Amino acid sequence: MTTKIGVLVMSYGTPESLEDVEAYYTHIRRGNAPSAEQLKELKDRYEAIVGGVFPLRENTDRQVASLQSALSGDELDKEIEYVCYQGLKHARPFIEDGVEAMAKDGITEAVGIVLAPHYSTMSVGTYIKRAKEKAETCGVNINFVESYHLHPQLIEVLGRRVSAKLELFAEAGAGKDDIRVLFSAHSLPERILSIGDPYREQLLETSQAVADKAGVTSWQFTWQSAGRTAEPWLGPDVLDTLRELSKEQVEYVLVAPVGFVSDHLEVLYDLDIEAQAVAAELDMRLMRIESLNSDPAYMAVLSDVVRTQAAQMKVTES
Ligand SMILES: CC1=C(CCC(=O)O)c2cc3nc(cc4[nH]c(cc5[nH]c(cc1n2)c(C)c5CCC(=O)O)c(CCC(=O)O)c4C)C(CCC(=O)O)=C3C
Ligand SMILES: [Fe+2]
Repeated sequence: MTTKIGVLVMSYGTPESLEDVEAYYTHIRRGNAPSAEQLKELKDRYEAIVGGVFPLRENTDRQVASLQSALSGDELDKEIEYVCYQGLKHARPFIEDGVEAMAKDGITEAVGIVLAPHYSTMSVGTYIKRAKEKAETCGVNINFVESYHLHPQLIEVLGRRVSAKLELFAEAGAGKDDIRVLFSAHSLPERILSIGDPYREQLLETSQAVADKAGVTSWQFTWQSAGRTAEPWLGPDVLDTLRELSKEQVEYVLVAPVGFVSDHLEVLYDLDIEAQAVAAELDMRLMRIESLNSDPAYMAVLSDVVRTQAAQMKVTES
């Protein structure tokens, strides 16, 4: 007898095409269309990183397919059949579409997980809220993985990626003390701190653990990709951090964007184009660690936390 468990794999979502950027941006802005100027600015950034398929779409598709394989591969787990569904925050298939597809397939028990390791009420919290609300109306019992920011295999794979780039710097002649490692993540409005949100703390915990794993002593945490709104966002921003480090005569900088798991705008544009340009201006060498994308080590992290979550549910055999 096998029990079917749905796995709602949630991610931010990206436009399907350049024409789709306006609708996507409007969705992010909760239905308020961007100004012509804002739209052009975002389109220009996408144009700089897109060669055909939008990278995040390709990466999310691959991650969901790879997680499906990872969850199907285990002979020991034959009494549970996991079926993955994609649910995106700001693009099709939306979170609600994923839940509906599960229900249509007759699934009544599900686990939800976000392709972002750190919990914030403003990020993962809103994915969960939407999935839960839809699941209630569809008769699907769904439980969520809220965060996995200290999973040993996650720390291990990120540590390896940091070490790999540090070796490249060493080959280029950098001494260990000449290199600064910058851990980074998407900024959020400062007000999250006053409501006891765990986001910042979890990011610092990941950073410390990865630094320890890679034997890095000279590191700091910095934010990136802050929204362009009137309210204050968490800082310092990575571009300001680079300028500060330049004043300290730091020549080699390795950015580890541990808040992200895929190549997308914040990595391919905000770091690889924008931050690289600032580093060049300051005559600094900037590298970043490679994104996890569908690395089997990351898939092992996801399948482990999904299985653990499923085991905690009272599953009724079908
Ligand atoms: C915490 C967080 C994550 C990480 C966790 C997670 O992954 O969930 C994340 C990821 C992403 N953010 C992305 C894209 C965008 N985010 C924007 C705007 C915003 N992000 C916010 C938060 C986050 N965002 C917030 C509070 C806003 C302000 C508007 C609002 O209050 O909601 C805007 C508008 C323009 C701009 O401000 O730049 C864009 C285009 C993409 C896709 C990139 C691609 O398509 O390649 C990804 C993976
Ligand atoms: Fe965002």
